[in-house]
Amino acid sequence: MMVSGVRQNLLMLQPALRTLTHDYNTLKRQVRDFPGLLYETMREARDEFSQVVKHVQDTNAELLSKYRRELYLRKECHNQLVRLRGNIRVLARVRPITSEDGIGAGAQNVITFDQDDDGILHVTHKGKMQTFELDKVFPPGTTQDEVFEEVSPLITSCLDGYNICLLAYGQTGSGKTYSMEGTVANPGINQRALRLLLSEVSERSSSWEHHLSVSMAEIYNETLRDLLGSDYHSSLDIKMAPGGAGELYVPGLTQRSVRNMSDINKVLELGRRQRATECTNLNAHSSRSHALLILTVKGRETSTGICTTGKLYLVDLAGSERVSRSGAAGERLREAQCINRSLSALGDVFSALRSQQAHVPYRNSKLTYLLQEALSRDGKALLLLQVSPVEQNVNESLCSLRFGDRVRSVELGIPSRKIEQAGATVTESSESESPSPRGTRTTSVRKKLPASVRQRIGPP
Ligand SMILES: Nc1ncnc2c1ncn2[C@@H]1O[C@H](COP(=O)(O)OP(=O)(O)OP(=O)(O)O)[C@@H](O)[C@H]1O
Repeated sequence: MMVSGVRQNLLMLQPALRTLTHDYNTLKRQVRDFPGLLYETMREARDEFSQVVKHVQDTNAELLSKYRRELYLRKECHNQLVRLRGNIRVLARVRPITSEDGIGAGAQNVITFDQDDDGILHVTHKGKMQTFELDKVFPPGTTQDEVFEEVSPLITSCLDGYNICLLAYGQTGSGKTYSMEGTVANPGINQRALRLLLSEVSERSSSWEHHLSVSMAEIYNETLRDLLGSDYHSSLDIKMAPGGAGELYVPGLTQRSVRNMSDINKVLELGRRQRATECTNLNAHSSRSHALLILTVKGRETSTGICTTGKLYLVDLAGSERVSRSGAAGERLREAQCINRSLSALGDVFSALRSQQAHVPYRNSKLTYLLQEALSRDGKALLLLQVSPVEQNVNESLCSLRFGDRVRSVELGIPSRKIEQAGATVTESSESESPSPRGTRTTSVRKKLPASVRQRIGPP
């Protein structure tokens, strides 16, 4: 009885055992096949993922290229607008950190740039980032060559009879003199401009005769002095030229003809030496005075007899730091006040032009009075903001950039050049200028009137 019970149980357990064995074998197979399956699934997932990433990358690249194209078009449109407005451009050059900035926290960099837009500059101050938009920004690694390339079209336009000024603006030590004068091994805008003009003059010599002359002057404590003459100490005046054409001139300011590089180097060296001999501390003196290199280009087209006169003012301005920061007193305070006066007069001229006021206060300082022709409707101006990259100068850098922002919104109007035709002086608007500087133009002539009158009657 007992044995038959056990047999019965065994018979009942057999199917369960078979099921278990079958399950075990299935699991064993699955375990064996699992790595392969896992590998296959992972490969498929990876392929799918790669496809998605590639798709995103392609879309990104397309968007980036569209974005760059738009950026380029926007810049082109802006340049077009600037040309139509009458050409006032604001560039910024950020100098590298130097040993004079100190080490450690003192030399902390606060300026960053936009990889895709060379007109954007960011300043980080007290944890906040401020963005400025300019016509062009030169980061610290920019060479003298690259800076000059950007400004050279403006410089050559004085051969066509335009009055132009290029002003280097910024606090003491921000690199104004480096950009304008440069070093012997690596000259700045001044020497390069003269060299370029000479080579352009020689290129155009088959149809034009040009005469290039150079003056060097400085404005110190509202006194204008000649740097190339024999009497540095006499103060020069700015006067209206006889003839009622509204032109300004400086009686007694030496003009030296230059025909080649040797002449240029001699003149620049003479001006530098004159300045150095007349002051005990050239660096301190140069920070507090405006240095001007003035080029006058007279041209005559041999076939038509048309004459042009263009003037180029290259100005290394005095340091723009505020009086409060300089901690000045006595003579230093007077100097600082004079600098502030002329720089704020410059700001006032730009704001009067911006708000299209009938009266532009050119006469409030020697500097603005002298630059009147280049800063008026007939002229072209370029402001080169020099910016220090370090935290300790951030307030001055912000002031300079805000000044540049205000200047950038100025509309000078459409520039015109002065030409003489059949004995009469006329102005020719660049509205009708062909893209090539040497191309033929349709002349829209109007009688030469004093700048103030032309301003009131509006653009030609
Ligand atoms: N782009 C640059 N690359 C290398 N060094 C530079 C650059 N810009 C300025 N420096 C250096 O920084 C220092 C100050 O420059 P710089 O004398 O030109 O300033 P500044 O604005 O003319 O000052 P100041 O108003 O006192 O005349 C100099 O030693 C100069 O060589």
